[in-house]
Amino acid sequence: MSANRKTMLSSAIISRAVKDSFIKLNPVSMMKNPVMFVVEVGTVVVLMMTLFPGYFQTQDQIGFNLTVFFILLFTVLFANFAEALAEGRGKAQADSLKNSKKEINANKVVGGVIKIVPSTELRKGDIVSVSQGEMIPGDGEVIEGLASVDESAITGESAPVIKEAGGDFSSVTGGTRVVSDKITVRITSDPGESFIDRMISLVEGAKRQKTPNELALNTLLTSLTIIFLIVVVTLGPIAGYLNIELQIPVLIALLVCLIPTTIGGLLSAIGIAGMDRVTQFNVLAMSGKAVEAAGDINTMILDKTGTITYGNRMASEFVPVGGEALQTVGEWAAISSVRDETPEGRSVLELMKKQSLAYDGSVATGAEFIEFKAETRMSGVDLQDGRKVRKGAVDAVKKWVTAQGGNIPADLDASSDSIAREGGTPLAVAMDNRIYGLIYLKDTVKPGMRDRFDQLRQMGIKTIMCTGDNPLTAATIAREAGVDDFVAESKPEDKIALIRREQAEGKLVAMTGDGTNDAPALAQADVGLAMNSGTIAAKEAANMVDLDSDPSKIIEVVSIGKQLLMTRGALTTFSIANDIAKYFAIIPAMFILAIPEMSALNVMGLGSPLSAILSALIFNAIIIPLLIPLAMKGVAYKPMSASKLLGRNIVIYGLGGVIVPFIGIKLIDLVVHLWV
Ligand SMILES: Nc1ncnc2c1ncn2[C@@H]1O[C@H](COP(=O)(O)OP(=O)(O)OP(=O)(O)O)[C@@H](O)[C@H]1O
Ligand SMILES: [K+]
Ligand SMILES: [Mg+2]
Repeated sequence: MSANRKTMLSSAIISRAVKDSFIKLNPVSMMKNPVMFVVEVGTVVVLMMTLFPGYFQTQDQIGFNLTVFFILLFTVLFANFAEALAEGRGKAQADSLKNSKKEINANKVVGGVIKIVPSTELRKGDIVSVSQGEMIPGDGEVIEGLASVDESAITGESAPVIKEAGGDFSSVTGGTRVVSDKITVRITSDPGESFIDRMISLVEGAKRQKTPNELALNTLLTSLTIIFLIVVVTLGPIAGYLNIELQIPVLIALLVCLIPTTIGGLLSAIGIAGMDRVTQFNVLAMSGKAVEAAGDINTMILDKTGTITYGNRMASEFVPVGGEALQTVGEWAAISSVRDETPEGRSVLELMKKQSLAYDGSVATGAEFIEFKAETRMSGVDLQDGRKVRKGAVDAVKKWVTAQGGNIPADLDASSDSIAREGGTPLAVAMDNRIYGLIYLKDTVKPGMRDRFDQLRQMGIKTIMCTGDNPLTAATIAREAGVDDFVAESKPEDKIALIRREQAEGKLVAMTGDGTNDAPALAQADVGLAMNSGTIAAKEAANMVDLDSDPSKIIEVVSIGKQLLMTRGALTTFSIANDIAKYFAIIPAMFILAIPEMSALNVMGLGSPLSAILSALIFNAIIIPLLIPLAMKGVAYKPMSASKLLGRNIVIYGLGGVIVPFIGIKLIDLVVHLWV
């Protein structure tokens, strides 16, 4: 993880947050938070009464009013500070990303010649050439060549990654650097819409939208505020009718103590900090909704190649069947691959070289290229003389050969099964109605998967691997990686169908994938996590991108999602419980102020009515900054049943929320009473 992504709470972030707390006093932005907006209006009213006492006939209260004004002002500022601090780290990251977005020169290929243009002038569809040492001028797809690319500017990972034409490793990101070789890239994004642009607006929180959960809670808090507003506003006339005179600043103090200012002040900070924690894990979440959904995930569907495995499947062996010669298998395998730009296809030609096998490429001149498709699971060429050559998934090639009246060699299944049982992918090689042999494609499971899937199981999440590969290979990889279940030979639509089926059972589904064939499923899932190594289509369809291309990162996102929901719940409970306690400090004080004979109401034994009101108000203000660390870090999450967690949190935050203010207000009163 890079230093810029791990920006700690530096003094620069804190001082910027202090400044922003004042800027956020602007009523237009305050109005988005109705609870704190009411406090701000109250602050202004008390300020007016302090500045123009004659007008309000409250001459004798100036000192008290001024104090109330300052406490209220700080209440609003503390809430703003919480939000500004939560935004701070993202803003700092956005700044450092903006630095890596400097305008550079691009080698645009126009009619076969290279023209130097500024990167900002590149549009979708433009072709550029990028050589060793140069920065890739925009997001795009490699259409020719292979290069190792340093992506540390966005991923923070210093080891270079291989990018190549065709297949699932062809997408490149603007702002990353080619460290060796040369590639030709087709630009896929217009200025302002690049991955880095999206990343900047994400970490900056420029387009942050409230999640459905947050909106619901906000409605509840606003309703509570309106109810208390009505109660307090009608309290004045009722008291007046009983010949009790209640001061307006006292009523405002009462109102502020009763409305849920603690959670109102911390609510958006909790959401922003949750998103920020996801980013700290090098996962980019496009919305807070996705993070919260992750907290409730029941089923997780994973793609195999490129997600659970590295996905750099390489041909490692030719296996003849039906008594064919190794040379013949190699020849047809090579001819089927001459125009296959996928890594699998090119690795076949490399294996030919490695094994010093020769083939006559001119056989394929003028041939029609049959591109690999997830639907057909085959690729190859139709030769000019009418012969058709194919390689592909064994069952697909068997069907293709049988349809042409061919026979299946007796030893084919045994050979392909033995490759599959080792976790390899067998590709059958055929010409017209005859199968010549197999290509052994090797892939490796990413390390540490088993432990991580065990963790998911403990969280109550079921893992299903869903792959286009054959059942035997799938079973081997599934066993090696430790997933709960698997589905083999699935086409893109099967992946979607599986997700829909789970969703129909009322489950929330997460999907991780990297390929273009995963894109529809990534879009259908409640949480779609794309590997950064994957295709542009996958990254655009998903609502999260893992910059480290580690599918098990979903564990962190799930924990953060759960933590986010729990933190919000815990602080809401705490806030409302708090307000109930304040009620006992401030209501008696108000009445004692009006009718001194009622001093028996002073159950908390507070110094004086005025000091009781001020103490409650001070407590109400300082509880906000005191809870900022909890709001930012989130309450501790340990995997345990939801009902047990709920019970535990109600005890801690509900009971604590009632007890803490009694102690706090009493202590503050001991000090405040020295003056009033
Ligand atoms: N270039 C290719 N030419 C011919 N057949 C291929 C080629 N690449 C893959 N195949 C075959 O097609 C099958 C399906 O490929 P697809 O890309 O849909 O899924 P996958 O990569 O095997 O699995 P996953 O969905 O887990 O990424 C592969 O298992 C393999 O048998
Ligand atoms: K309050
Ligand atoms: Mg894949």
